Amino acid sequence: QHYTVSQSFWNKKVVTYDIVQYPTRYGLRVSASEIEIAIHKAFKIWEQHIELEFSYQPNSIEKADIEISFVSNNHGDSYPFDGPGKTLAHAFFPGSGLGGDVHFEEEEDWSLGEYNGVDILYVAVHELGHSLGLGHSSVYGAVMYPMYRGYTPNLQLHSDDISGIQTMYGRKYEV
Ligand SMILES: CC(C)C[C@H](CS(C)(=N)=N)C(=O)N[C@H]1Cc2cn(c3ccccc23)CCCCCCNC1=O
Ligand SMILES: [Zn+2]
Ligand SMILES: [Zn+2]
Repeated sequence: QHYTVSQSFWNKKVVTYDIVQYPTRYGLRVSASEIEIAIHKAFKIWEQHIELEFSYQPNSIEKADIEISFVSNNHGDSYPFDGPGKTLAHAFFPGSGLGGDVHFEEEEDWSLGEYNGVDILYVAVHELGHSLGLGHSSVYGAVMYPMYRGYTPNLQLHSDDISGIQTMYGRKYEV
């Protein structure tokens, strides 16, 4: 076992999410709909292993549990971004307010399903691991490994990621 688990996790059956700020940077290689596809897929990749449900609540009146935004530099939390490369995104462990939220650095060369650029699906799956309460894993093949490993065709969770998430949310039993 090489995964790490934070003290907090979602203590509810359904966790809501919304994309509250899309990138506005000029020359982006991914469209808003590709970003949505990647985000929905990232939730599905985690959802299939646990008894926790995710519900997409676009533009809902009340704040979603997990609010996803593309931001740059100083953006209102104590973790300003560092420009292209280096840190690609960050996310907050489960909780109210900022808890669970995911911030992607707008300045990255976001791509989807390509070897060049930064694959948004890979990064989204890693960040959602944090939003669900997982820390980093020392297993190189794990999604929760601290380094971005590049676009991975047919991206799947490593057994270490699955063990970690199931200690918090229980295993999903297909009927
Ligand atoms: C796992 C990610 C999806 C999310 C994590 C951030 S987090 C908070 N969510 N764990 C991340 O961005 N890790 C850096 C770590 C990192 C690698 N280097 C760095 C150089 C400077 C600063 C950071 C890094 C070496 C150069 C490569 C830089 C590009 C890739 N960056 C990374 O892999
Ligand atoms: Zn932030
Ligand atoms: Zn991380």
